[in-house]
Amino acid sequence: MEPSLVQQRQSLRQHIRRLRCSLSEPQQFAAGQQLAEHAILFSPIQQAQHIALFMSMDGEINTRPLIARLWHLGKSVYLPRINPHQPTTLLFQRFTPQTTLVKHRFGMMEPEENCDECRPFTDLDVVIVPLVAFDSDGQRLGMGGGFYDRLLVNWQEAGVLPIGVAHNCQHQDTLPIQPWDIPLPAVITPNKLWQWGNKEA
Ligand SMILES: Nc1nc2c(c(=O)[nH]1)N(C=O)[C@@H](CNc1ccc(C(=O)N[C@@H](CCC(=O)O)C(=O)O)cc1)CN2
Ligand SMILES: Nc1ncnc2c1ncn2[C@@H]1O[C@H](COP(=O)(O)OP(=O)(O)OP(=O)(O)O)[C@@H](O)[C@H]1O
Repeated sequence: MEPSLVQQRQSLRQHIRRLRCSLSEPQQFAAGQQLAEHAILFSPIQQAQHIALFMSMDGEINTRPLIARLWHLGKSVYLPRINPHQPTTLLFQRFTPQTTLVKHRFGMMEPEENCDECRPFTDLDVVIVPLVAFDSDGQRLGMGGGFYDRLLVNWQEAGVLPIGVAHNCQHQDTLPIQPWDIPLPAVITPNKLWQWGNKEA
């Protein structure tokens, strides 16, 4: 019998999480640097002031070099926190060199809670989106929490541009998708800028 869609997505997640974790230290380092160099030349990022990123874990492409460049350019950077009062949703909290980070039980580093520093999603300009896999149509598979699919439901109306970031090895020709999956208008990898649909982006 054919594996179900849920099983296919789960085994693909496992496969690609292993692949990205198996990159060597020098490969990871170079990928993070190349990502930062490409990202700061992309005009929606150049024009943005309020940019959400995420702290990499589990072999995700290293976002630290990009964060450092954005700080240097005077941009305001935010990180996601799982909303403790509504744990299916994300909050975005300001991240500066002075921010204390704490480890969430899911493994990622989050800013220590300070709601005065939170910015509503609709007031962000760009959200850099983590992903496990993306395909040639801009479809994305995440860690399985549905956090970004829920967040990005109305990104066009909200005027927030989501941009995926990934290692080259996270690309697949086609992903098994579900009706709630939100495709991305752009993905940046160390050697390519992928763009779909909106020609202004
Ligand atoms: N770096 C980073 N931060 C992020 C995300 C992400 O994908 N990457 N998220 C993107 O949504 C949100 C967190 N979502 C997550 C969803 C699942 C797991 C995870 O590892 N699940 C484990 C089981 C965890 C447990 O229950 O103990 C697993 O699947 O092995 C982690 C984060 C917000 N922050
Ligand atoms: N817009 C939505 N509203 C309500 N539930 C949703 C929505 N989008 C996804 N979900 C739920 O979230 C769960 C996980 O979804 P999915 O497997 O697509 O996550 P993912 O894309 O891998 O994760 P993420 O978006 O956090 O990176 C599913 O059970 C799905 O029903």
